[in-house]
Amino acid sequence: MNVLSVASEVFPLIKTGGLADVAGALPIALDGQGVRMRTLLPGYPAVMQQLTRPHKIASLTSTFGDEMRILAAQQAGLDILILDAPAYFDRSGGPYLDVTGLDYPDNWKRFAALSYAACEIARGLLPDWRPDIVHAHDWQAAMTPVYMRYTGLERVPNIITVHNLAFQGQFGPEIFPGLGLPQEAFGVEGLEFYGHVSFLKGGLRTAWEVTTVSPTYAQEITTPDFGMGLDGLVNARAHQLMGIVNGIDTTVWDPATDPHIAARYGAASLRQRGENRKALMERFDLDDGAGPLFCVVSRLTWQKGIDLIAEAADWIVAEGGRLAVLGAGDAALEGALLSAAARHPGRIGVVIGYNEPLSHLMQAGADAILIPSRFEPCGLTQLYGLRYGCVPIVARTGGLADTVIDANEAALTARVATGFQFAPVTADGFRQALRRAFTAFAEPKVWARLQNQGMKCDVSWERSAERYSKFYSSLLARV
Ligand SMILES: Nc1ncnc2c1ncn2[C@@H]1O[C@H](COP(=O)(O)OP(=O)(O)O[C@H]2O[C@H](CO)[C@@H](O)[C@H](O)[C@H]2O)[C@@H](O)[C@H]1O
Repeated sequence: MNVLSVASEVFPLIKTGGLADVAGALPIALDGQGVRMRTLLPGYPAVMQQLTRPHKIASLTSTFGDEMRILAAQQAGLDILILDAPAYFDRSGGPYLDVTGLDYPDNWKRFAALSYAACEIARGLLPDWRPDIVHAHDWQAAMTPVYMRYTGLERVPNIITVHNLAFQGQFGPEIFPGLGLPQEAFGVEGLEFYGHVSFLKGGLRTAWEVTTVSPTYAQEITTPDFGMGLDGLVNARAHQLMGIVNGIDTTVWDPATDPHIAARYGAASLRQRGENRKALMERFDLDDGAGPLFCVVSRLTWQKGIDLIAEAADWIVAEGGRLAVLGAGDAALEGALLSAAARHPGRIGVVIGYNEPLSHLMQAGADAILIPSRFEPCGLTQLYGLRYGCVPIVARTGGLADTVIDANEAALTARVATGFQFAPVTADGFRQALRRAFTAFAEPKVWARLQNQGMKCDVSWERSAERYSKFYSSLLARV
């Protein structure tokens, strides 16, 4: 079965967040399931520079009249299709933001062009390959099913996966004529959303099926609290909405072979973590001490509950804990964390920025990872934590609720606990979970059991890839 995956970022070529991890790992996991997945992504300069022997296999003109080429390459085990369109992607900033951190004003054009190219590939643009199914990810690829619906390709099965309903790709109605779609596409059955053009809404409305990245988030987004204004539409499609929890690439994230950490280890050699802990403390200028070392690896945003971490910082230090934070994002949250570090030299360290190798050392060296997200479609850092013996302390929401087993009395007795959950997501709730973690940490046997139990969890893609594969087959059976 041939599947075209369409994504705006794919690890290891380009990554700003969890979407890249998923788009990079799923094709490899599906390979053993009889699915040949090719991945279409934009030719950003960072991507173009990494390509070895790309070759042009097709060309097309965007709906805005710009020339584009499709290049093919084999990269990091992935079968990559690049949309080489310098007018949209050859720029010096990131995938979505310019060098000053602002959205590119023509993001709508850039990602409409990506989706349009995907649709044309589904129509047969490539000389010797045509997908049986098209799988689009997030708002940046969400126009793919819209183009397919309104250009006569509605019989080709397509899926949209929502990795985060908060990012919707909304633009003013004035952009509509440039999209090259019939007027009817700007209606309630298509892109129109409160008078604006919403790429994600269009995708949710027109895709054959909608999936998201955990069963709990699939249920949550049917409610106004989590639906981000789209809960009505999500509800209308609830019978077609499925939550499949993400896995992780267990070869990239393997403490036994990880090249980015100071000492490699496994469940039977947890003591080796000490070396990583030491290296991490040095990296963050922290003094050694008996209490737990907590870490945070995250976009620094309201979604991730980073304000709760800043609020808990003084208390964590007072209780004898340490905190190492790696992240970038909201300037006010960065400032709050930096001032907590300034108040507590040697106890709190903050690195502002994006650093993939350091994120591995944090999972390998910290005792616990803090993830107090207000909503979390799946979350990957708790899965890395489980695999690395870095105990996750998480809000009970979305995929966090689905993947961490809370260390309540019953779960501890049954020896199934893997971390700490809390709800509601408030400063008090968070502090109670931290308090329980401090207590457990003070009993090395209890803590080691939590680590071991976490390391035993199957966080690989295997089961979920099988679910996607079966899901694809069920779509083909309907053609
Ligand atoms: N400063 C930094 N330096 C290095 N690495 C950093 C970093 N900040 C973050 N990362 C890495 O980026 C990834 C973030 O993963 P998350 O699951 O938190 O996804 P995110 O919220 O971006 O995406 C959305 O999509 C994913 C995928 O479906 C969902 O899991 C998630 O819930 C949803 O919000 C992880 O690999 C993490 O290690």
